[in-house]
Amino acid sequence: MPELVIETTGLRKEFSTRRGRRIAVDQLDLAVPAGGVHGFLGPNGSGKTTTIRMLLGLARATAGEMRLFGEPVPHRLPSVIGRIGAVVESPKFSPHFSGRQNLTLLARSIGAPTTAVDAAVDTVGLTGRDKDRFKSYSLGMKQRLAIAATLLKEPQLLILDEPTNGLDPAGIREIRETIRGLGESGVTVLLSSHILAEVQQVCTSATIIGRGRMLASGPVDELVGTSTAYRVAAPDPDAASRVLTEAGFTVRDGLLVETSDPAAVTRALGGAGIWLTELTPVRRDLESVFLELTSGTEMGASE
Ligand SMILES: Nc1ncnc2c1ncn2[C@@H]1O[C@H](COP(=O)(O)OP(=O)(O)OP(=O)(O)O)[C@@H](O)[C@H]1O
Repeated sequence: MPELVIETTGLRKEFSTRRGRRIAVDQLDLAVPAGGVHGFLGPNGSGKTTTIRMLLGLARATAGEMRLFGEPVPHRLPSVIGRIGAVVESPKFSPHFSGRQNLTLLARSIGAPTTAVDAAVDTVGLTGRDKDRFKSYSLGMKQRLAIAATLLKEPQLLILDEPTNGLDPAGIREIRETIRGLGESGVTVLLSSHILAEVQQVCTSATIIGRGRMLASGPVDELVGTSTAYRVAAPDPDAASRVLTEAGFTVRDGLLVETSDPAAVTRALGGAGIWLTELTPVRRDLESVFLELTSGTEMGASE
């Protein structure tokens, strides 16, 4: 398998609207490595769905190149589509049939063995509820059934567009566990979401976009970087804050000290006879990385 499962170069999509031209995707270079969960992150309207639709041949690119498993798409899409599962819109299931019956019908229609149904039900954690009617399912269970449906053909790449949309915290956690398990089993998952902090918990690598453009990409650990701030506790916080400020540190509210050198904090406080009771590294999350990258500008599509 090529190193990159998804690759786009200079990808662009313009829509003609009554108000003129809308650029939904702008010079996007996306590189998704094989294996693990890759977050495709950006606020509402930043171009995630449009990009996914172009990759899957559901929308035509205005310019740029796309490759899936090294094959140029849409030209060679038929040769790779069998290796791809995608949940882009809510699939249609029969409400009166059970989840299992729905999956069995689907399996038959694509020539997958019934053992694939057992495996898919198990992977998404629907065992025990698979014989209940679809209409009795919670939104989270319906979403997991949608993922199970894509697993029937044992895809090597799974594309999930905002799979936790509209779910409650318990539903979000269940989907997250399902996705994590899939990533660990060797499937490459492209997970689009606008909830950055939530996605951070499950992704190994990520691409952050805004206004259809790539803002940052790479392993999540590298994106969030090492700790650049430490939370300090001391018996007299005001005195500690004064000493640290005088020593040249930037001190934010709640005794949050911006530094990558915790020993220097200890030295400065100890030198002034202040003995700290806590020194905790504060890791940035993807959300703060995103806010830094965009400085709060509107990141929907540009017109
Ligand atoms: N068919 C269309 N015609 C005109 N504009 C469109 C069309 N589809 C999408 N857009 C616009 O393109 C931009 C990107 O939309 P897209 O749905 O790709 O963003 P997104 O990042 O997936 O957002 P969300 O998280 O809300 O789904 C938006 O401004 C949207 O209004």
